[in-house]
Amino acid sequence: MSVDNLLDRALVRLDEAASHLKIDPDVIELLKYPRETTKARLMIRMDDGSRKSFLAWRCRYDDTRGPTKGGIRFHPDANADEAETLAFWMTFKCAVMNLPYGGGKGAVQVDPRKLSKAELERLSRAYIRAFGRIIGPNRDIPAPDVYTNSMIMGWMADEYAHIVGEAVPDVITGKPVTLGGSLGRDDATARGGYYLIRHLAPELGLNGTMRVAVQGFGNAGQHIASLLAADGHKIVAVSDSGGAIKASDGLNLDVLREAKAAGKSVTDTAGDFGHVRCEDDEVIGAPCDLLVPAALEDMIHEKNASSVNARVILELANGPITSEADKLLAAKNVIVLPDILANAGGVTVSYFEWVQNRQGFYWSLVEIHERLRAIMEREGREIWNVAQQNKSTVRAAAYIQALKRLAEAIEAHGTQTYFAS
Ligand SMILES: NC(=O)c1ccc[n+]([C@@H]2O[C@H](COP(=O)([O-])OP(=O)(O)OC[C@H]3O[C@@H](n4cnc5c(N)ncnc54)[C@H](O)[C@@H]3O)[C@@H](O)[C@H]2O)c1
Repeated sequence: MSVDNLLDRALVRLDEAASHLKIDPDVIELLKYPRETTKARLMIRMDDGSRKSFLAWRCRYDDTRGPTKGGIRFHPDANADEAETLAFWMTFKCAVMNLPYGGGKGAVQVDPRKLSKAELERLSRAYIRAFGRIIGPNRDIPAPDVYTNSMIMGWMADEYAHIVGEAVPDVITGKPVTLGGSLGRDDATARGGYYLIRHLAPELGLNGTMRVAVQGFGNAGQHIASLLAADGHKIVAVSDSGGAIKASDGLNLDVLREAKAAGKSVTDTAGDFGHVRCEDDEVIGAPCDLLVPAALEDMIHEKNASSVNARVILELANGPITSEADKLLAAKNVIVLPDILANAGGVTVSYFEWVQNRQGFYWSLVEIHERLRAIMEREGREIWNVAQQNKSTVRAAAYIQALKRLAEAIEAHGTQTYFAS
């Protein structure tokens, strides 16, 4: 087994969870491999008249609990292994939240910042032409992920409608509100994590004003910083792909948001409001109560994990901590609220969007927030209790809880234990 393979490393968590449960070997055999991964080459015409092709994938990992669900990532380093791993995590995330979905994921190997708006639209529509037969409102439902947004989802839903000859808003979530998107989707991922932290604060020992460091200042990172700052907590360090910035008395979020809206890096604010440029890893090692990784995978690893100074880590990014780093953090008694729970607010509000599209009746923002809060608190509390009962990390507890639900669904179809008896 190659250790360089992201999916193999993710599967270690499955084996760990299985060791706490008595489940049929069929369950593990089914969950070890994605159901299907389709690869395509998207051909589009560039603005200068030339043709260019981009590699793209859609993975449906497991659909035992319902249609597969997962975002589409546009990134220059995207690859099949990453898409399959993200789809595996989605399978467990949907089970953690008890949503009636399996897990899927899509990706295009592209740097979208190098495309014009018209080229980006052509690429998004080409993705749906290539994968239109795989996705569907009862089969596989995409959503946004890194470097994709609501406008791209709107183009994709429109292309799908052209292919099937009718509007099918529930084929894709994260659409603009005016095209059937849900209120509250924009900050749903961060808001879910925020409700979780607020609910478990006494157990986590997070009392009073917190000092918070945020790695990645995109959708998830900016929203969590805003939600926590609104409650009086101090954001002391943030980073993006351009570098990192810190201020021990708290960063000025308005200035940071303005810089990002103008297409700049957070580092462009250095020199203003006490903002000081620092090394990327200083965000990981910032003296703080709460560290929020909200960028990409494997950002906290063997080499920087021991520098973590936070009491709690809220994983808004998918897979930001390697399993080696997990062990080092556990030894330091750092509590990690794992991605498949901490960032599940996004898929939960995506689920609300799908439900609203199907029923043709839309909820208010207050209703969305209330439903999200209730689910995050219920599932968060349950996983916290599983961790206490098993004397395990919260991550192990989340995997145990999800695997239990997946196993029940797989066993309901009959397994070796049933057929051989
Ligand atoms: N947006 C959602 O609804 C959602 C839901 C679940 C999980 N996530 C996960 O959250 C993470 C971030 O997603 P997003 O939607 O906020 O993406 P985004 O594209 O809006 O933001 C990503 C941010 O990470 C920064 N970044 C990239 N490389 C970096 C590096 N080396 N160091 C520091 N910062 C770096 C980018 O500059 C950007 O600010 C991803 O792991 C994604 O899978 C997002």
